[in-house]
Amino acid sequence: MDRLRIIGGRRLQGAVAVSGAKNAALPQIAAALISPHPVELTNLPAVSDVDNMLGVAQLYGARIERDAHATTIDAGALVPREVAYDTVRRMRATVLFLAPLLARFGAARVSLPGGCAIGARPVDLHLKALTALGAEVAVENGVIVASAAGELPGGRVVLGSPSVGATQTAMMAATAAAGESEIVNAAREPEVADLAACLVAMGARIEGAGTHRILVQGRTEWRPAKHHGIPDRIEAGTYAVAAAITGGQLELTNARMEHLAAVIQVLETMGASVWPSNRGLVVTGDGALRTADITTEPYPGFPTDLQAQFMALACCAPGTSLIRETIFENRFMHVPELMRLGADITLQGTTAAVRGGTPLKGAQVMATDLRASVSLVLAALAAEGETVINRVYHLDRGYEQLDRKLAQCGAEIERLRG
Ligand SMILES: CC(=O)N[C@H]1[C@@H](OP(=O)(O)OP(=O)(O)OC[C@H]2O[C@@H](n3ccc(=O)[nH]c3=O)[C@H](O)[C@@H]2O)O[C@H](CO)[C@@H](O)[C@@H]1O
Ligand SMILES: C=C(OP(=O)(O)O)C(=O)O
Repeated sequence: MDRLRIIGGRRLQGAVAVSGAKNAALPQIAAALISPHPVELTNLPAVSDVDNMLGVAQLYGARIERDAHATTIDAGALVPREVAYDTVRRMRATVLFLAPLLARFGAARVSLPGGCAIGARPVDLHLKALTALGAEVAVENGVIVASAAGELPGGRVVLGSPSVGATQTAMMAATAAAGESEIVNAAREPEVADLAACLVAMGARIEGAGTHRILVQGRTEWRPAKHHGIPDRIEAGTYAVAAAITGGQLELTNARMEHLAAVIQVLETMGASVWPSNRGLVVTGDGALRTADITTEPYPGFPTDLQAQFMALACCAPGTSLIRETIFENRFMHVPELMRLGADITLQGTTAAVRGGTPLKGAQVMATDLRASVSLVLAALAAEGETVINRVYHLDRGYEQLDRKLAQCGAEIERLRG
């Protein structure tokens, strides 16, 4: 298993190219299976989650062609099979194949995705959404079984909470329904709007994606499509913390300010400066960090996927920062590992009190999930001496060439193979 060795204390300086968003790419790969025509996706990040999602699409019979620039998914000859649990359990996003398969075949069987380190992550809202659109849904021996007698009629989906994945499931299923559908209390994340843009390019009629209320006209006439995915706002936010925590300056090319408003507000509260550039945005840290109180919320609030990274930053800000996690019940796996580096953190329920300002010191630490792992990388960049991070495969799920991008800006970082 690969490890990362980091010598902390280097000021980062330079430009980082932000890759395409993993969380936009995964639903779009699933969505390509709705249509019998080819879908060309560009700006897919080169990360293992994307490889695995494409692998599952292939198991369903999709033909995939990839070059350095584009990935074309041709689901013309899709087969209605069930993919083995062992293949789908590792990735939560595989549940997003359910709606496209149901739309395509009128029936689908998809294994429940596994729980993971950050919480139980049930899929009840996905199933309720499909039921509201007229599907019969049951869970049998760990497999979701969905079917429709003929066409799905469509209908009104009222989400109890604005789940990103359930909004995407509802939107995809509704494109193939007979009538008009409405999704109320929809998630407003940019990745939902980007999935809608991809589906619209494929022929769908969707209005309101990115707002609380989405309208979808059914009976889509699918056509060949091309779609360029949005940049990864979580990767951008991660490198913004890298600049702030090392007192450096990074230009984040491709990053979009409008996707990062809540994040930029916290960065500025903590003492970093952020301004737009021709190619994206620039983040500068002057070394004098301040505390912040952060609460994770659905978009446009502060994203849970940046909570761990900002906790690393708070460890370096003298005083007490309070960090409250409201999206996932168990997303504090990074806390004990940050404490190995000398961080002073107390956890009480869903709130972490971080008393920052005592210099961090390098140590051996363990990556536990994607964002927890990257928070350790950020803390290691600021720590005195050497940190070795074990189980780096978690990072490879969602960060394209993290070690190379950081090294190019002056980080002393090395991947130890094996
Ligand atoms: C591939 C992808 O895009 N992943 C992102 C997506 O995950 P994902 O789409 O899984 O996240 P959701 O928005 O669905 O989950 C939010 C909350 O709702 C709960 N829930 C969700 C569905 C459901 O049927 N029942 C239920 O109770 C979850 O357990 C969680 O507590 O949005 C999350 C919240 O921004 C991000 O952290 C993930 O990185
Ligand atoms: C939790 C994440 O991803 P997933 O939903 O794919 O597990 C993430 O990207 O931080």
